[in-house]
Amino acid sequence: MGGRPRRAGCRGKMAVVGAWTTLGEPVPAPPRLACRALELGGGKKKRAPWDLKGQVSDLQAELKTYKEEVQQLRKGGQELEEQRQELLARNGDLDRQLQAVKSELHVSQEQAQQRLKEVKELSDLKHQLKQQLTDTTRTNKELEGTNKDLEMAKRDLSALLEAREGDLAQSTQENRELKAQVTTLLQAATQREDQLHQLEMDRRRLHNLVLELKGNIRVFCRVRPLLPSEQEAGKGLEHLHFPPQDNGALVLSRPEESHTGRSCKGNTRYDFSFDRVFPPACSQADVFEEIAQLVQSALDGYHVCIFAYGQTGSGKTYTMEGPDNLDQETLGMIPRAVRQVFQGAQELEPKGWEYSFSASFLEIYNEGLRDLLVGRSDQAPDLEIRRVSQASEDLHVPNLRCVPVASEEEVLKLLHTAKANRSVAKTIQNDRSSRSHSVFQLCIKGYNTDRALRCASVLSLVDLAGSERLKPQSKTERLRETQAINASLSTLGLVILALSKKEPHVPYRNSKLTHLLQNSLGGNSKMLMFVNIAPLEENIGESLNSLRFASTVNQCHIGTAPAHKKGGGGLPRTSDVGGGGKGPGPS
Ligand SMILES: Nc1ncnc2c1ncn2[C@@H]1O[C@H](COP(=O)(O)OP(=O)(O)OP(=O)(O)O)[C@@H](O)[C@H]1O
Repeated sequence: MGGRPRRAGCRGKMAVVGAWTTLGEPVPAPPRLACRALELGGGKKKRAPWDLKGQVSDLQAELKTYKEEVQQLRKGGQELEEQRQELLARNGDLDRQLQAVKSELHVSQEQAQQRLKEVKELSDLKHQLKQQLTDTTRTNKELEGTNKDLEMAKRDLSALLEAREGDLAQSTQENRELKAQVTTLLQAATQREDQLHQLEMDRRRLHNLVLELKGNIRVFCRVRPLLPSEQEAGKGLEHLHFPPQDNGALVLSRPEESHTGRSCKGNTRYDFSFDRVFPPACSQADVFEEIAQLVQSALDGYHVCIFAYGQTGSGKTYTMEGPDNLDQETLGMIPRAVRQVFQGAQELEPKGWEYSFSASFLEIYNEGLRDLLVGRSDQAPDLEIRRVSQASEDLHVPNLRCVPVASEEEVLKLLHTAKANRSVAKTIQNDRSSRSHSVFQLCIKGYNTDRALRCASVLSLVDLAGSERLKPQSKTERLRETQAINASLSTLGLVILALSKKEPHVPYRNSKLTHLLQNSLGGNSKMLMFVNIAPLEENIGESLNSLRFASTVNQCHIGTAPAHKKGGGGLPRTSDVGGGGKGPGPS
């Protein structure tokens, strides 16, 4: 009863015990006794039902076997427990090992991560370096190319340098030769300059000599043409004759009436001779041609005075300034002279001369001086003529506007201003301009610093007041004006006469005009008088009057007078040339 299932259970347990652990280690073998007991029980003969004693003895034997078996099993269980404990301990070890391995693995993983990161970085770096290497290689290649080019260029340059060095050596040699030539040329140039300077000084001297031979005072007669209005009125020029063979002769013929005035006794002939006579057809250019030499003298350092003398309406202003509607053809003597002065100064520049100029323009009316370069002011006091200093004979007009000028245009502007100021006066005071002298003065200063020379002169261009005689019916104001004009004109004549006779006393101070021009008259100064003649027969009386005055002047000969000393001022270490100082030529 119940024996078989127990055996089966024993076999089942043994099967379990005989299995391998998960770790693969062998499990100890189960106890063998129990199985033997079973075999015994199975091998015995079945007892008769009555053999109770035998049956009990079998059962006891079987129990004993079972007990032994249990004993054995217990022992085996213990061993198994021990094994289990052992295995658990081993398992713990293994767990720990596993943990350790795991943590090692984790560390390794982290390290691996780190390594991977580093590998990545290194890979990037490698990539960059590779790129750099590529770039560098490319640059290198380029540089190599450039290097080759440079090498070639260097070779070329070396060749060029060699060639240049050769050239340089040759140039240096040539340079030395050229330097020697330059030195020779410079010496020659200096000699030439000296010669040129000498020639210039000779030219000045000879020019002056020529003018002196012509006479330091000369008279030109100019007869103006008939004005359109006069032509319309049928006026003629029959009483005027210009002998073709003599360009300095003028003949006037006047019908002489009998003392009763009823019959004509015939023509009276008046012969005049001047340095030049300009018939009506002569142009401004023709006239200027004759005075150009005088203007050159002014640049050479000689005072030059050019006067226009004649009755009102005879063409004085036209001759000196030109008509109101001025053009290149009709430019008068003043603008032409100014142009020549500036051109002449420029031409003298290469010869070492530098010039400076200043201009003034005044009018003398009723023996009073008025500046034509400033607007009219009735309150303005008349200008006075004064000595520059006690020690000097030189005169000047304090407060007179003396404008530094550097070009022809600047002077023309001044002439324009003067003209405008004169016309204002003309309107305020009926035709005052005809009854006043206008004096344009250009002060010329020349310096030749290389040769320590200087020259200074004044070019005076004077439009004199109308020279007509006093009419018996003249009113007080006109009477005063005419007296003042006549007095100054006759003083001019007397001064010229006194100078020609070399009289010790020259009455400069008898009129404002001669007083003002004192420095520019006499000595080496050059004087030219235009006697302007109106062509009408009705003017013959005034014309004769003017021509006689001019003839007297023309007969005067003013030679080289002892030079009047120039006053102080100027350049201290320079010498004067020209008429303002010790005569022509360098001192
Ligand atoms: N050579 C000439 N050719 C053409 N016209 C002339 C000439 N000379 C003078 N005239 C003219 O004659 C007129 C009078 O001349 P201008 O005014 O020059 O005389 P003036 O002697 O200066 O007179 P005033 O004493 O009144 O100033 C003007 O109309 C002028 O243009």
